[in-house]
Amino acid sequence: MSHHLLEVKDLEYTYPDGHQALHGLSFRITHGESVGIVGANGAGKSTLLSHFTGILMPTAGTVRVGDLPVLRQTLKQIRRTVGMIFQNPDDQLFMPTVFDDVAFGPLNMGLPQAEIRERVAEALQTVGAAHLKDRPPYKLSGGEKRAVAIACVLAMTPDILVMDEPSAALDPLARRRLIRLLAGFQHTKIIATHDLDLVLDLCERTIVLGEGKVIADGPSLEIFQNDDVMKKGHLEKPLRMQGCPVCGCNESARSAR
Ligand SMILES: Nc1ncnc2c1ncn2[C@@H]1O[C@H](COP(=O)(O)OP(=O)(O)OP(=O)(O)O)[C@@H](O)[C@H]1O
Repeated sequence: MSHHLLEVKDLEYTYPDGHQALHGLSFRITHGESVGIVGANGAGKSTLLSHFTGILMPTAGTVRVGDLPVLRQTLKQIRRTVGMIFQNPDDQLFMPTVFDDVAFGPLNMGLPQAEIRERVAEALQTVGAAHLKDRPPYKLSGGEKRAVAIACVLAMTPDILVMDEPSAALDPLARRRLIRLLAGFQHTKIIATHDLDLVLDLCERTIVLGEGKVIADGPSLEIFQNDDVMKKGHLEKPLRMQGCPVCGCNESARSAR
């Protein structure tokens, strides 16, 4: 299962305008782990995630997926293993119909037509979007677009699922549905988000970023209970760990455990 491993070593990244966004990050995510990447605006979450599929290449340090370093020469293999769901679904949807968008990846993998149709149907079914298959993606609602963007990645059957702000712009019901869907994905999940309640639901481990560095890395509940780390990361506890505004009791925090 080595292809499910992701290792980041001394990673530094400086944007072309000279802004250094990542300052020597190191961690290792192993098979089947579910990891939340959290931190204030500008902490470096999206920059970090962009290195997992080689959208950005390190200025220094390395990123490895299993036995493969992320390099231009290995991108094809890396992108079969790591599926990335972008912050904005519009970055992922560009074909005339939902079917074509979800079929795009499997088609590029050179799969036979029958298998492509099967994968598309299954992925759309999984995200509850089978009824959208003939619709043009640009006419869908934000939540529908997000579901289709997830289906595009699932159709590639990745071993590692990487998501940037998956719950942004979702109504409460769609957010709940997304959490249920992601909970059912058995492989490795890496989720960058400001939604710490979602992290509590899905991720046993959390990495806190601050100014392009790892501030903390450990069990999610321990991190969220650590006032020093939360303050340093400019974070607020998940809603259900905050005391009741009426009587101050912390019943929901206990049920989070
Ligand atoms: N294209 C770019 N050129 C120069 N600097 C950039 C670029 N994109 C991001 N940055 C800077 O890099 C730093 C990290 O940005 P990044 O988008 O990774 O943060 P983030 O944690 O994902 O933030 P958010 O929570 O707001 O999405 C920020 O200081 C940001 O201003």
